Amino acid sequence: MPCACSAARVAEDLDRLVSAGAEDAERAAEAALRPKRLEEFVGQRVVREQLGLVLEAAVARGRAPDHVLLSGPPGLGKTTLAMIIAAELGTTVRVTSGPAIQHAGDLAAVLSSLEEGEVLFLDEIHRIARPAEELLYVAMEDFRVDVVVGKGAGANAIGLTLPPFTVVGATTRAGLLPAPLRDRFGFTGHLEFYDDDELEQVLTRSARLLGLDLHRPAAVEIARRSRGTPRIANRLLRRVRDWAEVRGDGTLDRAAARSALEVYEVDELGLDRLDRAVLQALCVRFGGGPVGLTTLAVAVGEEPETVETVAEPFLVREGLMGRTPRGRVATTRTWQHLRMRPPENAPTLFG
Ligand SMILES: Nc1ncnc2c1ncn2[C@@H]1O[C@H](COP(=O)(O)OP(=O)(O)OP(=O)(O)O)[C@@H](O)[C@H]1O
Repeated sequence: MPCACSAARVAEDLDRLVSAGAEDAERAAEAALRPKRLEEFVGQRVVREQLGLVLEAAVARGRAPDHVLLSGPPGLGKTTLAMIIAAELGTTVRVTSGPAIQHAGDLAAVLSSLEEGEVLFLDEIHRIARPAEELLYVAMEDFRVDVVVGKGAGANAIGLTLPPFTVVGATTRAGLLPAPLRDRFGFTGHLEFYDDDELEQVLTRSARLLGLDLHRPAAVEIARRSRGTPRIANRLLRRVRDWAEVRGDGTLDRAAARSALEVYEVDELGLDRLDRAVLQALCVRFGGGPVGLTTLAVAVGEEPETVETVAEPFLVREGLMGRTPRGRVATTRTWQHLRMRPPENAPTLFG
């Protein structure tokens, strides 16, 4: 049959395919660098120690541990920890995510196929559809799931007993989880941004795995500009390697790192395009605020959730944005960073 698609549509589809391919490649590169055991996991001392105890106790008892909830901004290691939990328990992991579970039946199918002691990793758990959420409460608490057989008036709910298993939930927005769901996790770990020394360790480890001779000053430079995030550190390492191989002589030194980061528009603080767009909008369009999240997100052409979970946590931590009851505001540091003078009536919040 002839294709009725317009050229623009074909181009759009191609774009999507190409970016999906690029995303797959990034994901594969990421997976190759994941620490496999808790002792290889850099930083997060408190969570590592607490989780280590939970797992060790479960192994000693020969029982599945309590369900684990991991929260924190993207790229800090929630998925990595879920894989590590399964490895430390000597079991396998099933991976799914909130957006993939739109109906209770989707979750029932996953739950009823779990084997004894398995880990069920539920990424973006805050996005599970409501009816599935209730099924999850019961499954987590009583290891039971009701499966509906048949349709309409003849439909029957059959209760299935599940073998013990462990849910590892990950969320960038713990505050959105309803209390009954949150309460069913016996252990909750909040992942914090990494400091520069920890990111340097991540980079040194990644360079070793990739067979790269990363000079220490280059590692320091990349670490400093990685937004406290291992995923970004590893990504920047790959971009610096590209630069060194294509534009340089292959040496991964500080000069190569600085040149590459300039090409990729990563500034001295590690802010990326979205961070800068948010700060620009806050100061230029809204005079330093206060401005509501949704208005700010519309101004930068992003979803409010993206601005709130991806850009804001780091900007707030760096004192580049303040969150007040009346909205987001610029700080003295924001104006300094943008090399702008605040208007007379701008709110005075010190970053
Ligand atoms: N503590 C760590 N030590 C070493 N590498 C780490 C650490 N945490 C994360 N990484 C690296 O960062 C990458 C991203 O981590 P991961 O996918 O676990 O983040 P995430 O929190 O699940 O992100 P998202 O919320 O976007 O799914 C991984 O490939 C891993 O190699």
